[in-house]
Formats: sequence, structure tokens, C-alpha cells
Amino acid sequence: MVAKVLTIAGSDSGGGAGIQADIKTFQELDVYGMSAITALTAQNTLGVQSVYPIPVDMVLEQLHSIAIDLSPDALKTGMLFSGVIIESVADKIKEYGWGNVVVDPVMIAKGGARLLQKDAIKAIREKLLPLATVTTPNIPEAEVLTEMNLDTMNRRKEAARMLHKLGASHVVIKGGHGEGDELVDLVYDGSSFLELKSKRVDTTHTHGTGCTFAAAIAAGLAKGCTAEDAIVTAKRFIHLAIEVELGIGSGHGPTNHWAYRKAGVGV
Ligand SMILES: Nc1ncnc2c1ncn2[C@@H]1O[C@H](COP(=O)(O)OP(=O)(O)OP(=O)(O)O)[C@@H](O)[C@H]1O
Ligand SMILES: Cc1ncc(CO)c(N)n1
Repeated sequence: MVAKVLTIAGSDSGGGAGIQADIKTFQELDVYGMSAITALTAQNTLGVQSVYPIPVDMVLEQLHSIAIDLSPDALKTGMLFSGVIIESVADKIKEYGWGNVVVDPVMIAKGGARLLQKDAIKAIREKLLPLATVTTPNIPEAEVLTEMNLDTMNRRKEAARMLHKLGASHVVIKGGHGEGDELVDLVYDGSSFLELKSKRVDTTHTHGTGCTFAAAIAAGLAKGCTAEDAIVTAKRFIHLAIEVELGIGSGHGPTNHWAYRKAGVGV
């Protein structure tokens, strides 16, 4: 039986981030992808031109349709846009008893467009993080969630402890927004830290890296991997997707979702 994975996130018309990145990642990692769309974005490699949130009832209808027929083995959340969508989605995840939850607390697109309303931060902290098997904030998102300045590894460790205390079983503070030639994703499981280090690829084509990484973790969890194994595999997946450039669009281009399978590691 193939594992089924659900993404609850926004649509990116440009195909590099959001629902589209998630479904491509699921496909490459041999899991069956499903989606509940929370917002439409008119978006390309140059930026986000507009955002249209889906009415919360329709978000819940999508979850209901999935719940009554296609119960997911894992799910990830991405752009949820508003406090009311976050709270309603969190309630349904609990009601349906869905586990293996990856929470990517998407707030702002790389070009600066707001993908989450300011007053929704509290709902992420209080409603969503307690459900998370893994949460994957980037450094600016972890700063907002913890109200800390995270310019050193020690502070990031303190922030990871705080996010774990808020209820996330595993915390990954991604290092894409850090500095230097080496990039470190910090993983915390409530007892020890793991530093996933890689070379920083010198590229502007990093649109949708966070979505792709979180989707790959969800795929791993759905297939029965431990959280740590799923995170390590996801790191390999996203690194290759960034390294083997597609060169699409004239701005911040998408990553290459084929690269992992083509490199022969994904079979
Ligand atoms: N230039 C790079 N070279 C290698 N790996 C990178 C690079 N940029 C990001 N990554 C990796 O990609 C993953 C996502 O990290 P990042 O911090 O970019 O997420 P993000 O800001 O949430 O992405 P986005 O908002 O564009 O979806 C992490 O595993 C990170 O280490
Ligand atoms: C729909 C959507 N979700 C997430 C991101 C973050 O990369 C984006 N740019 N667009």
C-alpha cells in the first residue's frame, strides 16, 4: 500500500513553492500526494503579485473530504494565512486523530510579501506547535515565534528548546537565512542537538526551499521513517534540488525536484 501524505498550504501559480512544490516532492519520494488549499497566490519568480485567502469553510470541506475517504499517513502545513484558518485546521487535525504532522510556520515569502497575518502568530504557538511531530522554522520565523534574536548558534539552541517546550516533538531551525559558506540546520529532539551541515550553494534560485524540505520530511514520516531519518533524507533532497539548478524564470527561480531521483539516491 502506498503511503498517503496531505499538504495544507497555499497555491503558488509559479509552481516553485506551496502546494505545487509539496506535490512534486511527494511524487519524487514515492508517496501519494493530497492537498487542502488555504489561499491562492498569484506568484512567480519575481515575487507575489496577490493573495486570495480561501473561505475557512471551504478549507474545512477539503479536510472533511479527505478524512472520510483518504486518511493521511502524514501531513504538512505551510501557508495558513490567518488565525482563524490555523485554529480551525488545528481543531480538525485533532478531531480526525491525524499524526505525523510537520508544521512549516510560513510567514513571509523570500521577496518580502506577507503570507501570514500578523495576529496569527499566537495561533501557531498555541494551537499548531503542540500538534507538531516536526516544526521547521527558518531563522526569521524562529525569531518571531520566540521573540529572540537568533544570530548565534547558542541562541538558536535556546530557541529550539523553547519551541520544543511549546509542544513540537522535533524542532529544525533551518540555516538558509544564516551567513557564511557553511550552512547549518539545527535539529533538536528534546534531549540532544544534531547540526546538519552543508556547503551553501551560491545561487539565487531558492524559491520554495522551505516548502520542499518540509514536504520531504512529511513523506519520510508517512513511509514510517523516524523523524531524524526523515529530516536527514529531506536535507539531502533539498540540497540536490538547490545544487542542480533549473534556471527557470528571471527572478528567484524554483528548485529542481527531479535532482534527487536523477542522482540515483531516491530509488
Ligand atoms: N543556498 C543554499 N545552499 C544549500 N542549502 C540551502 C540554501 N538555502 C537554503 N538551503 C536549505 O534549504 C532548506 C530550507 O531553508 P531556508 O532557510 O531557505 O527555508 P525557507 O526560508 O523557509 O524557504 P522558503 O521560504 O523559500 O520556502 C534548509 O535545509 C536549508 O539548509
Ligand atoms: C504559497 C506559498 N507558500 C509558501 C511560500 C514560501 O516559500 C510561498 N512563497 N508561497
